[in-house]
Amino acid sequence: MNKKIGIIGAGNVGSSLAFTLATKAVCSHIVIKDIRENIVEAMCLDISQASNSAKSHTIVTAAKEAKDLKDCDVVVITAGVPRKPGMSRNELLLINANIMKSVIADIKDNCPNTIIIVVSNPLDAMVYAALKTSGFASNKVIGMAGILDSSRMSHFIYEKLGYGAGQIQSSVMGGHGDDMVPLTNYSTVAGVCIEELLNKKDIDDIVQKTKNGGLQIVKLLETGSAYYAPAYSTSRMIESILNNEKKIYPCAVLLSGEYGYTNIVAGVPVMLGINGVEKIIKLELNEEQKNQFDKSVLSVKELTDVLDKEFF
Ligand SMILES: NC(=O)C1=CN([C@@H]2O[C@H](COP(=O)(O)OP(=O)(O)OC[C@H]3O[C@@H](n4cnc5c(N)ncnc54)[C@H](O)[C@@H]3O)[C@@H](O)[C@H]2O)C=CC1
Ligand SMILES: O=C([O-])CC(=O)C(=O)O
Repeated sequence: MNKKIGIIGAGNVGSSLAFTLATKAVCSHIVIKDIRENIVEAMCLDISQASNSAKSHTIVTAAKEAKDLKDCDVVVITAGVPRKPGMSRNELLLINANIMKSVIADIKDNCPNTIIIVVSNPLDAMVYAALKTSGFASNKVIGMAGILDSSRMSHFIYEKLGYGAGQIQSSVMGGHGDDMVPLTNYSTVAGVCIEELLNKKDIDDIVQKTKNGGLQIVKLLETGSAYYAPAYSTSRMIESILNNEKKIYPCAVLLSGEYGYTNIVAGVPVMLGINGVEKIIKLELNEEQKNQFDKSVLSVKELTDVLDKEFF
């Protein structure tokens, strides 16, 4: 497909994403930008060679300067610091907001019509920072987290059941933090709700494991955070956008009245097509889920209030 993807930040997530997109031949050109120029050069060679091995037409090049981002259809921002054991994602707020500011300036100058996918943490606040500093329309700035959190939930459902791999559909809403809202009544195995297959204790355990999914990997890795599932989840968002698939995924977007909130970024199910976010889907939440969603939104708002006061 004759499309160009920019990836800013060639660390663990950025490189895994470039590898996935190139070997799946999702686009014709991937351009990668990072402040670590030698790393980017090595990565471009390595992934280009993998692309040839996969008989993919995707070419992968290093952005020597910001203008190499020109004509990108989608730019993914993974630039930023990951947390280490003992840290919460929120502690990355100001350091990553500063990185976001410089990256957005490059995007605005060189591909002002692109769609931005934000991956850097704390995710919802970084989407807000990208929106405010770019001035882009809200359909064009989208955060990746809900697909990842849902994939984690599916994995933990499989662990409990011991069957159904590949047939599990999970749904997680809210901010990408400790207060995220796994929706057990919207989670199914081959169409059967997990509430019919598992007892309450097992379901509560799945919910807790999902919320801690990122932390579990941070503790084991010791040097950074997860990257294969984050990269793969991002690739699915890109495919839906480039191919105009109109698939529905939970993504972090700016709300304008949906779910009762305005000027707040939170994870909700959205339809992704050639225009980015083409529709926000309204799910019926029960009282408890509404309360949990409100709490999660409040946690995001605490961070964006800091950005509003100290950053913009
Ligand atoms: N939304 C989500 O679900 C997830 C978010 N993350 C977040 O994504 C970010 C990246 O994670 P990793 O790739 O594991 O980190 P990493 O440390 O491996 O890579 C980050 C890269 O950003 C680069 N960078 C820093 N400042 C830059 C700038 N101004 N311009 C271009 N590149 C710059 C660094 O040189 C480094 O190569 C972190 O903030 C992490 O917390 C990670 C996993 C999941
Ligand atoms: O846990 C982290 O810091 C990285 C992340 O957001 C995730 O893997 O969910």
